[in-house]
Amino acid sequence: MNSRPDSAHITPISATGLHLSLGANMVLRGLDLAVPAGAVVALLGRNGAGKSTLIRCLVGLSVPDVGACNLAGCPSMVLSEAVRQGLGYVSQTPDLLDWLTGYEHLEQLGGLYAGWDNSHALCLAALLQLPLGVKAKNLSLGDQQKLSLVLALGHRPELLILDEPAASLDPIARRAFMNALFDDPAGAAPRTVLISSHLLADVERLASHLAFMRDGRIQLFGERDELSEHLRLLECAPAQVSAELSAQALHQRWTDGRLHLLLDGRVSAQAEQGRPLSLDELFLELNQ
Ligand SMILES: Nc1ncnc2c1ncn2[C@@H]1O[C@H](COP(=O)(O)OP(=O)(O)OP(=O)(O)O)[C@@H](O)[C@H]1O
Repeated sequence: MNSRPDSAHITPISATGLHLSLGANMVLRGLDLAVPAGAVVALLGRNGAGKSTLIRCLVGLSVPDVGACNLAGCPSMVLSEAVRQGLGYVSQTPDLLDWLTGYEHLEQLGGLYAGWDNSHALCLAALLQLPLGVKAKNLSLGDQQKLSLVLALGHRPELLILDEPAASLDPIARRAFMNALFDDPAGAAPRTVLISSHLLADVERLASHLAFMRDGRIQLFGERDELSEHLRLLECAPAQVSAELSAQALHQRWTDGRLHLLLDGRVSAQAEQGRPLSLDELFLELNQ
């Protein structure tokens, strides 16, 4: 059975009705997400919104209390070997073997993938200026993150799930990483990507879709260009706000005696009286 994520009719990444409590925290609260094939989705949200928890559920490292998640149509808790072979995953904290050098990581972990392309991995490492001869425990945090990225990309995965992969990279390494991710000279860049990040400028360059997460749910999901075209911020004095307008808002908040309404021009005619928002402003509006 071909359960690789390139099967055209299968949603590569999906979560339905996910609930998960960790200790006393209800971290996921009925989360739904469907990532279309070929999308590069930026998963955005404040600290503690539940992004890593969602990602851990998607790759099968955490079990939701309720709900289902699938990669390439395969339940995350029992990923088939075919799906594993087509998946690249980088966790928030580099997960390396302290006593092995970079070269030894490529040899031992790369060997787990039938499609491992060692010369591709070496090219990526060179691009990122990663010192492969050094033991993982002696690498800086940024270099550990680079090694994790090389390990996640060396088999040219069709599905890539990255949890804040560039948080510890310097600006030059971040740029190199973005190039490595999307300008594969062999034309085999990953087809579908989910990447959690707080680096909004990077996200603006790379994402085709945005998924805003808050309080354990996806608050807003859509194509980046469409969101930018249709979303408007309308600032009103209290007397100007009707119940109907308020009901049309995707999000609203009071600030300095004025109501900020986030409107979608496809739903609300009054959106045209508002103004477009930058990604930073949209993040701020949705999270305050
Ligand atoms: N093992 C645990 N036990 C109890 N609570 C936990 C546990 N792991 C995570 N949490 C809580 O779950 C919530 C979501 O954490 P998560 O790491 O998923 O958020 P995040 O959106 O990835 O945050 P960040 O942007 O800071 O990485 C937080 O409130 C966190 O304290």
